[in-house]
Amino acid sequence: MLRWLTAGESHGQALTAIVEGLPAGVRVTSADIAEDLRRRRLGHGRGARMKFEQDKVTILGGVRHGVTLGGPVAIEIGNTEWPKWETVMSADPVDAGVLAAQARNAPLSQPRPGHADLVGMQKYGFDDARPVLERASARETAARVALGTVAKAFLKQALGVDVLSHVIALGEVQAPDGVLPEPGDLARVDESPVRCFDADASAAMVAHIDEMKKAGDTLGGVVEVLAYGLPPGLGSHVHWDRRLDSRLAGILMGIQAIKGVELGDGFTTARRPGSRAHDEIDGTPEGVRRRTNRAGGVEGGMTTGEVLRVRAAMKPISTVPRRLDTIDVKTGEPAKAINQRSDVTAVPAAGVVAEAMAALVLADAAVEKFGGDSAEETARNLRGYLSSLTIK
Ligand SMILES: Cc1cc2nc3c(=O)[nH]c(=O)nc-3n(C[C@H](O)[C@H](O)[C@H](O)COP(=O)(O)O)c2cc1C
Ligand SMILES: C=C(O[C@@H]1CC(C(=O)O)=C[C@@H](OP(=O)(O)O)[C@H]1O)C(=O)O
Repeated sequence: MLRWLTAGESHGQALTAIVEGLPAGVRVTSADIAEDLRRRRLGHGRGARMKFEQDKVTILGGVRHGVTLGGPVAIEIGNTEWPKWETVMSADPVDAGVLAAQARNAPLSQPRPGHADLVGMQKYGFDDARPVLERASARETAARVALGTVAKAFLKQALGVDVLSHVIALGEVQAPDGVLPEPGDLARVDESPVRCFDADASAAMVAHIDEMKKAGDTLGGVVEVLAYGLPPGLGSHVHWDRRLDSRLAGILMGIQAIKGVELGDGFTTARRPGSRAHDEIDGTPEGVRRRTNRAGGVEGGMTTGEVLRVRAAMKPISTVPRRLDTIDVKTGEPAKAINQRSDVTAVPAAGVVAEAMAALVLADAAVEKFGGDSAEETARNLRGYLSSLTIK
């Protein structure tokens, strides 16, 4: 079983991430993690902070000379903006006079619609949104992406599995359906300013973002995660919480601003008759094959061996420059939500986060099915399983 945790605040000293349960022998370096973090920072429509916030990666434990040791892997991502926030976000008590002199520390009493601010203040008993928003912020996804790098390295090395993502809708611009990037296409996806594989759709998405930026508005969209090379049988039909689809949906919904998840053709399948909804089966000289992959590579909560396709829908960025209506909780009077800076959209970054989250679930399911204290042992167990399949 894999376990993972993150800690840290958006403007705190650092984010910390730990993953426990991965085998020894997985090759991963801080440069690999830094590269995925770089991918997460990019994307047309990202705000000012992504231009100056660098992610300072340190692997604190679990890896020696670029290889995992089998114990918990601990990763720190330093916030380079920390010096400006050292007083406001200090873990230790700060003199009230010193705090009062900090403009950044002024209580945020006007909760921003679409954020955790209002309900978080109610639930935790704060009259300031700062203690809520610092942890609710998607800055935390940097820590998740770092964990995903380790999971992806394990999946690639032990199972030959590639996990990637791309943007299929940004606001009202939709990429053409059906053309899927393959592992070799990832560099091309990443080259698109919106991580969209289709060049025309990519250009239209960029224009749409520019238009919304001018209008002082924000956008959401849809990302798709693909995993190539999965064996049949990860996950299980026997209990709801062992189903791979349930685990994928849960982890993707756990990303800030994700409001919908679908496996394969998902919601479209619901509108089709059964004769056009499922994947018919053929016997071929190479073995059993499904004619289509409408299910997105999961049937009965288990991987089928087809390409895994899972989509996540992101709501538009909540901090809308046009400033949405709210109230001041101190006075109860109407107010406008603050907007100092914000992303116009972060859908391309959300794809990188979704890829990392899906990789953690797949790595967990792989460890559960194949075990192994070393990546080599996992690979050997996979080979034994594949060669012993009675239906190939
Ligand atoms: C990668 C990423 C970047 C984000 N950047 C911003 C941002 O700059 N401004 C903003 O208001 N929301 C941003 N969000 C979304 C908020 O974090 C999210 O709307 C908020 O936490 C509430 O969403 P929830 O209701 O799903 O928790 C971002 C989300 C992600 C995944
Ligand atoms: C810092 C990141 O994203 C942040 C996520 C975020 C939010 O509300 O979720 C709001 C913005 O932060 P700030 O309010 O400080 O400008 C984004 O920049 C990041 O992704 O690394």
